[in-house]
Amino acid sequence: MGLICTKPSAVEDSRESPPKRTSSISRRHHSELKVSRFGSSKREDPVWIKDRLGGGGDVKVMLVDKKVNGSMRSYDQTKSKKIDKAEATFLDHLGSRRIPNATVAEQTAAGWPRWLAAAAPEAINGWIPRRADTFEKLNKIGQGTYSSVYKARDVTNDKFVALKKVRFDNLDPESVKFMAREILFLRRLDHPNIIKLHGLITARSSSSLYLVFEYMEHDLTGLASRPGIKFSEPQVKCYMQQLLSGLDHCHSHGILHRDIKGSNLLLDNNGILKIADFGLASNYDPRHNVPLTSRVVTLWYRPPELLLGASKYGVAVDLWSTGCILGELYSGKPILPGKTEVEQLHKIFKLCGSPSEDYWRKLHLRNSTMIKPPQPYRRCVAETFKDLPASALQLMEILLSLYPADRGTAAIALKNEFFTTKPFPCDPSSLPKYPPSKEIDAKLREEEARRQGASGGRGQKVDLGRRAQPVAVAGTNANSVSIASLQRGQGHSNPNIRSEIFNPHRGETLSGFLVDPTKHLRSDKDARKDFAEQQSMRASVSGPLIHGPGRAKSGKEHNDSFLSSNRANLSKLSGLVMARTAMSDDQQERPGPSGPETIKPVGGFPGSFDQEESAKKQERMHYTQRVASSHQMEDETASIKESNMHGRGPKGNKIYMSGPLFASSNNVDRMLKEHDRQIQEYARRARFEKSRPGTQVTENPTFSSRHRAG
Ligand SMILES: Nc1ncnc2c1ncn2[C@@H]1O[C@H](COP(=O)(O)OP(=O)(O)OP(=O)(O)O)[C@@H](O)[C@H]1O
Repeated sequence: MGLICTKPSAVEDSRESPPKRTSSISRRHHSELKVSRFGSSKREDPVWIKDRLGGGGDVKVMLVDKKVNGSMRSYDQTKSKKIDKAEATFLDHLGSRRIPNATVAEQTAAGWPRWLAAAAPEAINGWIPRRADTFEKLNKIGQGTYSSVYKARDVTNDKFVALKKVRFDNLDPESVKFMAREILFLRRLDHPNIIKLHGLITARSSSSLYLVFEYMEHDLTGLASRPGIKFSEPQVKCYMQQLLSGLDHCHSHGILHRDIKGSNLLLDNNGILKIADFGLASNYDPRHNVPLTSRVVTLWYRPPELLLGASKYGVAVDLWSTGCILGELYSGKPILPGKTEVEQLHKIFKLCGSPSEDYWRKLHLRNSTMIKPPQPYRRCVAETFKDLPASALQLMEILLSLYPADRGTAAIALKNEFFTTKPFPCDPSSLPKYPPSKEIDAKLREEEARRQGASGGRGQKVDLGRRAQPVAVAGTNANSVSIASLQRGQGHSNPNIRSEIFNPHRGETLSGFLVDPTKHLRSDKDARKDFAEQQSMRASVSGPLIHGPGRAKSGKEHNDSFLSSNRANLSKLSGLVMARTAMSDDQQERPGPSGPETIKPVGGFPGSFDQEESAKKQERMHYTQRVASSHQMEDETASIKESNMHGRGPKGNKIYMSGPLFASSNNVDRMLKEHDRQIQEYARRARFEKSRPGTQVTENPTFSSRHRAG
């Protein structure tokens, strides 16, 4: 399933850069591309032209329709209005539209695979695919639920990029369309605090797709989990300001992110934060409050209204997650790490107080009365975070409001005194430079520590899902671990990394890309050396870390080993990512009888927080049923099937991702089968893990992807 490059080299440099100017085409120099005749035998068929702007480096690709008196139809990204409209149309009518054959022909002529042109032409409108052999694929830097992310070098300009290989089923147009939403959202957004999509790698005969992004050295999860790193107050403000600016841009463009969490907040070495991963994003129009799925946002960052099944929501969901990030940046650990949806709600109500009667009514949460906490909780955000600076606490109180409307907007939050009082947010460029750190590094550290525990200190168990403890990882750097293992050519804890680099015959992942393993090693090592040198040079520049106050721990929290034993863990590490689903749009399109209003709670579900423990047990018992019913709900809305994820949380405790609190009725047989398949898959993985010397069964078995795509 490698990437086969079929386009002539003339296309290579006519990539994605939109021209800065929009002067008349006739004044510019343009040349016809050889690619123009692909898939077309007729002279009058449209042809692609490459338009060089004023002899400069900027290149624009257009389609010339010779049939219409030689007029030009521009596929220029800068004409955003036109494209926005097309994108909006696309998103509004997913699946309900026939793509004109001419469009498919044009796009396949430009080098796109037919499955993509036929299912999601707007996503690739005006772009030409990049060729795989113009990239040198380096190491794996991220593993998402729906993707693998690699560092690579763009050989055309000698820059590092991140290649995100997205998982979907190219034979299923719905799956392709759903995947393409991420591309459309990314193309619509243009802001310094939002990750930039530079292009796409695929080819006409390819069945896979890579998204080409600017390369970011860190994600917030990876960075915060590095032993010894603590953020200063101006630094926290700097990150928060950037996060809110990026969010404000999304929201003002009618896009909800719906998966704000540390591992989706990327940082470069200049301290710039960019919001990434728009795979769960959705269109949002405050004037037409169409129903959306509540099954979004990673559990720990999910607002109460979503946990309670709200289907009409807006920007406030992202603001709640932002409030969680704020607390986490100060306290160095997730502030609401629930293991189940019930526990998550319980934690929220314990911290933010139980909602008034008014709450359920206002949010139209009719069914939720069954899970109202029996005794009222008092809001205790201020007490819990009493060590936080007053302005931080005040912003947190707002962002963690139970009433979505009280959270305000990102624009309002940016004017909060948190940002306007001293110490002010620092300039990103003044932030310390850190060695590359990713969430995946943290996972590697955990694995390495676990291995060391297994081989050396017997009984020194390192729990899965924990961020590495300094004692457990002394002297261990995930990157150095990788390199050492690679140099030995053996025993790397992450089989993907090893095989990506050393197994050029593994066509699936490497085919089409330039490969030079020795170079990879050298360049990684050199990068580290460079970094060390930079660090010693920068020592006086980076300044001391002024540590923000730690979070005060109540006695209760001390008893809560889950909370007290962990360092920063901003992550989806426990498989807590809500499944991606096209349901939002399905619901938007079809709010009919199977919509959220009619979704019924599954029988036997807990009705009281007092029964939390038994609730968990019951939830386990009802797991199969709920998997079934949640799947059914999506089936009913003709959506992409979700992955059901089991995982292990901190301390190795199993996480039950069992679908929403409210689910619809069953289609049990089929779903039981799927469940069986998942169990078998888990057992298979467990056997595999066990068979590897010195390993425990640790990884989260993430069973399926969108549409079980390969
Ligand atoms: N542009 C980038 N530069 C560097 N690293 C990146 C980049 N994009 C993604 N990554 C890394 O890859 C990880 C996974 O990427 P991403 O979140 O986009 O994938 P996903 O499959 O959508 O994940 P999720 O399971 O959160 O939905 C990120 O947490 C990050 O560490």
